[in-house]
Amino acid sequence: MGDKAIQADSTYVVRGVSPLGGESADLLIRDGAIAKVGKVSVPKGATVIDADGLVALPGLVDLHTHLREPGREDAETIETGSAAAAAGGFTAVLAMANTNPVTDTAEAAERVRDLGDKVGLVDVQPVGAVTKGLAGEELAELGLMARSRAGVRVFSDDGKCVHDARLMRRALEYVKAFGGVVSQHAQEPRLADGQACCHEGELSGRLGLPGWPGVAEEVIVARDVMLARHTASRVHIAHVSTAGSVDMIRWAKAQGIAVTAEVTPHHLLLTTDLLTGFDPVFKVNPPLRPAEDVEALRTALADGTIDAVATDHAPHARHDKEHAFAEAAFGMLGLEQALSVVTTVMVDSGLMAWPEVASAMSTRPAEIAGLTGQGRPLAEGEPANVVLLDPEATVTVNREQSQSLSRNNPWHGRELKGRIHSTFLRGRATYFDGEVLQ
Ligand SMILES: NC(=O)N[C@@H](CC(=O)O)C(=O)O
Ligand SMILES: [Zn+2]
Ligand SMILES: [Zn+2]
Repeated sequence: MGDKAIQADSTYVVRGVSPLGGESADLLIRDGAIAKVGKVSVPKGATVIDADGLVALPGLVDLHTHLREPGREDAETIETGSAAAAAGGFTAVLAMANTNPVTDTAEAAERVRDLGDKVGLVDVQPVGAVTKGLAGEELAELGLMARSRAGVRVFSDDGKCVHDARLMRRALEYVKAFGGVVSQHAQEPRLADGQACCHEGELSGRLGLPGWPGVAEEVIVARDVMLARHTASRVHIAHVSTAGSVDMIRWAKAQGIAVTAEVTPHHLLLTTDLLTGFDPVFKVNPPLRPAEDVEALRTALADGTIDAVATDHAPHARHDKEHAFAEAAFGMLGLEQALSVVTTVMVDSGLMAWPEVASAMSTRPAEIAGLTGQGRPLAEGEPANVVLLDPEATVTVNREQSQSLSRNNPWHGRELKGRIHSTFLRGRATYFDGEVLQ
């Protein structure tokens, strides 16, 4: 690296990097593709990146991002959310449908996708709503969204549970026709209503906060894996938070049921006792759980029962988040620290090796979402979607140093292992050494 700022568009020689944590090699990135892996002689005009000690992973794919545009551009926009994603090592994000208006038509989905393309920092793939307006009453235009230019494959009412079993069944039957998947926010509203905001237990009683029991998630997971079996269709469980859900998913997979699941970085590390300070930054749906659940989630991610890490990046403006705990909005930021949290919790602890991280944060999410150009191996001829990470560097998270428009960062002040060095989207540097390259 020279003192000169890096060019976004160049031919790159990534010198002495460790692909998936393996033996060091050079990567030649040219014309959007990985042109060579091995010993590379520097072509004329190429930019050389000294990557000694860095790990290369395929660009990360987030199955669960809230970008807030359209409707809440005071909290995040497609542009700022894309920048946060690039800074976090992502090359694709699935943009959740709970915007205003809701992404429940082909036109709305195409608009999100087009705005993402215009920004060009990550592939922004819209998630389509399962029901019109997320109202849980009538199926949205699933087929039209699937056949549109946006090519929607993932459908979710996230933020809300598709709690009507008959609608869920219909949705599963419908998406099967085009290889789609329904991503379920598992929350039985009769067991955990909109006020429920703290894991139900001794602590919720002591703090006087409405309880959100694990069983409210587990009954929906149990129901939906049976519906997936009955319809022979695919269900995906968003933000799994309990050991009981893990047991159900493990059982369902053993039966050959087409269920996949994701866990968030925060559910892998943070526990419910953080709520004793009543800091609304820790208010999230589903809520933070006790250590036993966290332990079960780590084990399930390591053994593949949980397929993917997904951020559930949920930016909120100050005036929605900075309230008394019970009134504050649900959700926390996730894109910029996800890989560092996984490095800290899963890799440094010896629970996972880099190839498994590549699977959980890139390959599997790309497969689940049907994104064919993402989550590819770091091999010759593949699109150059790459993240370089310094696994030994320690970062102290500062919420003010964020690409996001919002500041509800639960990692603020924490030391995490693993620093993103750079991100490449089809050969173009989107993030390099602390800078997003627009
Ligand atoms: N996770 C959250 O607490 N909030 C999400 C909605 C959701 O993921 O359920 C949001 O949109 O803010
Ligand atoms: Zn949700
Ligand atoms: Zn969400």
